[in-house]
Amino acid sequence: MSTPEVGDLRTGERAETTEETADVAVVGAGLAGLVAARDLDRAGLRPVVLEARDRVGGRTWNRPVPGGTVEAGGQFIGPTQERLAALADELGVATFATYHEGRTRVDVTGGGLAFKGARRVLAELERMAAEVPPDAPWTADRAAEWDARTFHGWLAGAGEPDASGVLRMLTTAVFAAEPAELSLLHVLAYIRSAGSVDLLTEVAGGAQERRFAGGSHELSVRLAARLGARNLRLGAPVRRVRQGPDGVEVAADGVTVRARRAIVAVPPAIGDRIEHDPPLPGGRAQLHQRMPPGSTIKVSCLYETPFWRDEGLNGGLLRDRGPITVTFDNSPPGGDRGVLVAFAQGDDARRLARLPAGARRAAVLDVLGHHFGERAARPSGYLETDWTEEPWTRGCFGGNFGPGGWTRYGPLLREPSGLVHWAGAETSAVWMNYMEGAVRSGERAAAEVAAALTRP
Ligand SMILES: Cc1cc2nc3c(=O)[nH]c(=O)nc-3n(C[C@H](O)[C@H](O)[C@H](O)COP(=O)(O)OP(=O)(O)OC[C@H]3O[C@@H](n4cnc5c(N)ncnc54)[C@H](O)[C@@H]3O)c2cc1C
Repeated sequence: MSTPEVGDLRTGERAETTEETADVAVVGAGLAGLVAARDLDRAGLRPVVLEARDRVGGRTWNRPVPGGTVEAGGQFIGPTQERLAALADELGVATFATYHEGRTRVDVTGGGLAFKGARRVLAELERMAAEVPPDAPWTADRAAEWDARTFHGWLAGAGEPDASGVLRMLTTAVFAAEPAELSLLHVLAYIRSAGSVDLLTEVAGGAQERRFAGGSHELSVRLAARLGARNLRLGAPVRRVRQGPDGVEVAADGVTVRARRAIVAVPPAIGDRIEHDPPLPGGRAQLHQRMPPGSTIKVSCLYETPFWRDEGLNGGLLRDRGPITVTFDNSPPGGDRGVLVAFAQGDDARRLARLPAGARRAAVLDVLGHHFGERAARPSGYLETDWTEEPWTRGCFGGNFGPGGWTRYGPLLREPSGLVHWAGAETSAVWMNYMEGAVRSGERAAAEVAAALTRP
């Protein structure tokens, strides 16, 4: 399948601004925006997608390394992620099982007892999460009480002090944020949105179960190829959305699109980099300031072979202190070379980011060498992606609500602002902040717009 060439599509560096008309201007060519565009096209409406970067895919990203690519962003798919699986089927992108045979390295204070304590706390969280309606967490009977507390505060009273290291590790692995940054209601809504704690945290039977052949980025590349160069502009950051009586005017660098509606499919925290005329309602504008993403540095280390497999290890590491707390075997299917992927998350990522590059690399490789042997400390390739440094993302995995966020701003997440509709993984009631959520949000926003524009 041919991919649109960046050179064909870039508009930002052109001296003159071109003008376009479309039925719908879509801002952002991540999975949400591209799926919205696919569905609009199917409904007989012409979309034009405006993307700030020189590439599609947003938080999914194949980065080149000698001899291939590695996945720098979202990559796993798991059970119940049905819309994402359907998209992969439709586009002919196969999946394969994450390598998970053998032992996971575990290094946590308190060992098995700490995990046992954590399991009791997680079971209690699941019981509470069952009371949270996934599409309206703010309507839970105890929403006000749960949204007034940090997850950290609740954990401190959960009666399992020895499990605090394990619980912090799991929290940063799922949210890329510290327990003190999250509202208790946010954690419960997240569990409900995914279905269970196991679905969020496990490899087999959970969100890390499978990977995409060629990387998840391939989904966006194929969606973009189908959409065609005429309907997609790269290097076109949207600066202003103006609403008038007859439609919207969406101004990006190098191109202005006049359309009947707009779908904005960018992470909420960078949503306020787009000027709106007339200004957005106060609540919506404040929502953009109240949904910060967490911090992650994702490191790929390349080896000639996945040598840890010969020692009965599956490449997984769970560790209750930084800089690296979680690793996976991220080798290509067949294992013709070895890749370990290591995550620094939350405050560990923030501390790591402040080190000079050499010290950062040494700190990461020290952990890998300690747990997977000397060879692991000498990779043939090494690639870091710090998502907080990405100007068109500024953190990951997705936006989180701190105390008060869900009850004050949750009802506004999917509410259109005049002719502007909102998509993106953060707006999904199901698998919020995951690729599944992004796909669902694109489908939902396109359906809203198609219903509005095709009404007799
Ligand atoms: C390191 C990492 C690991 C992850 N792991 C997983 C995983 O294993 N499984 C999973 O399901 N999910 C995972 N996720 C989350 C998943 O990648 C995201 O939820 C999903 O890709 C978000 O898609 P989206 O379309 O909503 O947003 P994005 O992908 O962020 O797309 C938004 C797009 O809008 C563009 N944009 C922003 N501002 C503007 C502007 N002003 N004008 C024009 N364009 C603009 C951006 O460049 C971007 O392309 C991970 C994410 C990261 C970063």
